[in-house]
Amino acid sequence: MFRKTSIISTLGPATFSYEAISDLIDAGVNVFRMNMSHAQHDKCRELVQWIREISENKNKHTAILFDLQGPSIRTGDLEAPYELNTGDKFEIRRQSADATIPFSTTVNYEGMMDDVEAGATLVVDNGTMLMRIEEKHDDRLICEVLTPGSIGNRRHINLPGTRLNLPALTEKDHKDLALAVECGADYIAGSFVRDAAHVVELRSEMEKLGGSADIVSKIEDQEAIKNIDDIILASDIIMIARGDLGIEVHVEELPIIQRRITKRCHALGRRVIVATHMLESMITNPTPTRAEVTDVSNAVFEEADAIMLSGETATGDYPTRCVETFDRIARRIEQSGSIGNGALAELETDKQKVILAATKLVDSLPNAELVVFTRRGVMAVQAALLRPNAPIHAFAPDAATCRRLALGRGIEPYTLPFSDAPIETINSAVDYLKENNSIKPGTPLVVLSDTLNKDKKLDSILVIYA
Ligand SMILES: Nc1ncnc2c1ncn2[C@@H]1O[C@H](COP(=O)(O)OP(=O)(O)O)[C@@H](O)[C@H]1O
Ligand SMILES: C=C(OP(=O)(O)O)C(=O)O
Repeated sequence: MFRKTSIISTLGPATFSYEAISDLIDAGVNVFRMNMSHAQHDKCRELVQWIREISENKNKHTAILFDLQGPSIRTGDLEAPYELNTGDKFEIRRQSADATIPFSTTVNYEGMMDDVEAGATLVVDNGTMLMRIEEKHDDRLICEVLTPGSIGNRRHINLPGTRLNLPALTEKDHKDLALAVECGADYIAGSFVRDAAHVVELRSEMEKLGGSADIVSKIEDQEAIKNIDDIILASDIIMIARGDLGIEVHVEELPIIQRRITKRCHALGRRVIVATHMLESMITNPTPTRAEVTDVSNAVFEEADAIMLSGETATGDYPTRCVETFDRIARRIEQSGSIGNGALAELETDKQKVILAATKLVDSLPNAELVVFTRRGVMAVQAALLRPNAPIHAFAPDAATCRRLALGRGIEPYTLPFSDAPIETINSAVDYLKENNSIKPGTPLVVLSDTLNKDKKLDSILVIYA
């Protein structure tokens, strides 16, 4: 049986090769993430071409997620990392200003000096360092280092509780969005999404450029949590971006927030990703800590659609082992049962209720599996959101739809041309599954389809035996 939980892997210098990408796909990656805070455009173009080529050769539907930087503050590039000690002075300056002290870096947000006050605490690099602003000038801030650490390129700065006057989509985001559309991104993520309007703007800008990716909203601060239902409804997928979220809220709230958001996603019918620090120690170690294994297990138990690797595969020493570790934990936990959030789904349409009936039927027949025919992917995603125990084999006529199903719990996507005679399509699908050893002969199959009548779509449920 295939793994239900999808695996997302961030690409970075540790995995910028044809072989590394091929190994990651073999180990089980379903979606590759380009973090646009770091990625160069030409590099992205090359990586996308490699991913498409390798996936096609392996007959896999590996998808690509472009993660926009959004309204966040990042330090500039340095020739070499600074090693900072407690009490050192650190300067953060506008691009146009010259350094006035030895430890100095630029910042991507010119308005930062206007938004902050002296005395405020800065959290640098997802919480690895703290600094206090001592002096505020028009073009620079002088900070005192409160906790020692190393600072490299494009480190993230958080100002918990401070609202930045950055737009939802920055100039950089617009350029990166155009690249994402040019590259045929399957998913596009907005960072620091604060309200539904942000999601609507991102989707409409993407559509103006001709894109049709699924929109992922990254939940990273208190304001997003306040507006969570509206954001979920405006999005296709939610990412619980725990790196920033864990700084913007008290860290002990994080597990509660994670559980609440996954439940709301299940209730409102949207997919959900749990991200960041899942196997952080494996950046330098070949095995995970027990706490990390338990954290990954928890996300799988909570029925996340996907779990994500960031630094672990972007800069870590053991990228493939991290994916193998995710794979092993996910498969084991999926066998042992899960939270049962499918029951929370709030269903409104007749179509949703037909899908519910099919998921109940398939789980009531011993060893049965679900086969879904889906043109845009909606039917398969909705079936997955009801979290049946049975695996979902989803057939779609085009590869782009299959890639948008790569991120969905319990879905295995396949391309198949749909014939005018629906029964022929069903027979070809079953033959394909048997030939590929995806199902055993005789397996009961619950077939969910809307292809039964050419002129008029009819939602139907059939039971057949492979
Ligand atoms: N495309 C890239 N080019 C260079 N370095 C990258 C790239 N993507 C990621 N990285 C590196 O991997 C680290 C971890 O990735 P990620 O967690 O996505 O970034 P961050 O925590 O900075 O948002 C980054 O801090 C950066 O140093
Ligand atoms: C996924 C996250 O975003 P980024 O890596 O862009 O900081 C996060 O903050 O958890």
